Amino acid sequence: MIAKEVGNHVDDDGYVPVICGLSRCNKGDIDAAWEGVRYALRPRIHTFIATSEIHMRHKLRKTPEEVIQIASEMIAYARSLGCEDVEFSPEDAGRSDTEFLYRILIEVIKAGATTLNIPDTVGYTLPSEFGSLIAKIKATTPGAENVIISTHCQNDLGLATANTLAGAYNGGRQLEVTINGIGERAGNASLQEVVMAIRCRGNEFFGGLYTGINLKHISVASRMKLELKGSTNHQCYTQCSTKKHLGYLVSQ
Ligand SMILES: CC(=O)SCCNC(=O)CCNC(=O)[C@H](O)C(C)(C)COP(=O)(O)OP(=O)(O)OC[C@H]1O[C@@H](n2cnc3c(N)ncnc32)[C@H](O)[C@@H]1OP(=O)(O)O
Repeated sequence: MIAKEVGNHVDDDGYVPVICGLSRCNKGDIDAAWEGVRYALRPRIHTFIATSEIHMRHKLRKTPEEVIQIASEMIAYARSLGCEDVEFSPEDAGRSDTEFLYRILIEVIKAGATTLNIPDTVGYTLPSEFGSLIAKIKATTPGAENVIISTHCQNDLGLATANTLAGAYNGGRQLEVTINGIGERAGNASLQEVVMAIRCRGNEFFGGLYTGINLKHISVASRMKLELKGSTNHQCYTQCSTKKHLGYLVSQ
């Protein structure tokens, strides 16, 4: 319904929203995601698999070579369904070995990925570190000049907005954020903080970067989210609910 209704809406200025389905790197998830988004004018499949040593060993129980193979094959599979817009996330990139990260990113670009999303899945990196990672991926990954580099930052250390802005400063051109910073554990980067930082300092520090977000809608969206979901507790280490803590363990 979202794909058919929202995904077929053309704004007065011609803008059409991308409708995206998230899936693990397996055929069943990708098929389900495609079925969900295929009726949109601009459908996208976003597929992810973990690349940090701790996740590959203990969660996936797969070798790095197997992970590269699975990611490449599943991106090619998503493209083979007719989806021309495929996003790939190396989950837990913030704690991944950078040489391995570059290798898998090269392979997924070859397989047909069009957006490379770099998640700091457990909110571990510092802004200088995350910014430098984005800059290096952009500068040294063959094929990166033809794809969009994206950021996805969690707020466990209270740095999600700072890391997202560091990513934008270093060439990230898709910034994954959430209204009011809602998200697992301490949340994700906050849409309003990131949008306003770019709005206020974009000319000085981001080479004229802008977002295209209509600022009038931010308060309405924020209030709507509060009404539907209630307030969000962003104090990860001191006030996590059991559910959030469980989520933290799953991600770890
Ligand atoms: C931007 C981002 O980073 S978004 C990503 C956020 N991360 C998530 O949402 C993680 C979601 N995934 C999970 O939590 C777990 O995989 C679950 C809960 C869905 C499934 O857990 P379980 O049922 O315990 O399955 P388990 O973890 O044992 O994995 C089952 C199989 O799927 C594989 N698998 C797990 N994750 C992935 C993945 N992302 N891609 C491909 N295969 C995967 C495992 O390696 C395992 O393979 P095997 O059958 O060959 O051994």
